[in-house]
Amino acid sequence: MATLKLNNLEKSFPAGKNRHRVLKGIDLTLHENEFVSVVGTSGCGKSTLLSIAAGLEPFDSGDVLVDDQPIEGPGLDRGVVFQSYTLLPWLTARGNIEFALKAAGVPARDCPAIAQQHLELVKLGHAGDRWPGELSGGMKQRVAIARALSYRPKILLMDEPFGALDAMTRHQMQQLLIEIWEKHRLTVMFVTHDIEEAVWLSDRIVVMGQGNIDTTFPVDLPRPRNDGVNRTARFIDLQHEVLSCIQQHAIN
Ligand SMILES: Nc1ncnc2c1ncn2[C@@H]1O[C@H](COP(=O)(O)OP(=O)(O)OP(=O)(O)O)[C@@H](O)[C@H]1O
Repeated sequence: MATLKLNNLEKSFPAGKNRHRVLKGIDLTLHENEFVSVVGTSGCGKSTLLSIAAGLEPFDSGDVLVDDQPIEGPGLDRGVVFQSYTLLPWLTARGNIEFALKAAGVPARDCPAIAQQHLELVKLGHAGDRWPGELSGGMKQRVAIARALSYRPKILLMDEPFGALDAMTRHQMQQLLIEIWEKHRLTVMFVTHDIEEAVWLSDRIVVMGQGNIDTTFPVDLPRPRNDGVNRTARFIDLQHEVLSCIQQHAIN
């Protein structure tokens, strides 16, 4: 288990002769085994924040700390899953996972067994020899999750991972993610546009304004969250509270 701390994080991009300040002193701590969703209007800086936490994007000032140690680029302590399927098309499902494991320095002889174990974790133990082109969107995303988890990161960073999936597949993927999160005691940062998904999955929901954190909503719903929980008054109230907070920024 690990904590992820973002302290006074500043990020700007060049914009003509000036700079566009995209993150304005973000302070956010994800505690061990906490599931935190980040929501907000389009362009508010969610993906930039996640990419910085992943070590994929440089930042201007502030700190990004995993277990109080500053990060130096991408690391094996953090797994990343994006919306678009990032599988290498010339490798099978198993080959994609083995590729990541080898890149992480895992001895080649250990890779097939670890890959198979993680394919089974995402319920694709039977599909390891299939090529990405032969997999459905949900299956591709399950391989991407298996790959991100294969080198045993303590933190999982997910940027709209289910955004391209149909409603039924999306729901199945949410269930699977929660199962994995509970089993592996991961700390999760989850960027989404889907407020119901955020309430369903999270311990906390962080609503971003333009480059800042507006409000944090603790999700005080009991776990495990069964199918009926999304019809409870508290679930529906939370959805409305988060939505109206986001909408303030869409209007202003
Ligand atoms: N490489 C870049 N160069 C310049 N500007 C960028 C770059 N990446 C992002 N931006 C700008 O930074 C701002 C935040 O972008 P970001 O993708 O983080 O927002 P977001 O909240 O994830 O949006 P969405 O919900 O639409 O994915 C936007 O104004 C965007 O145009």
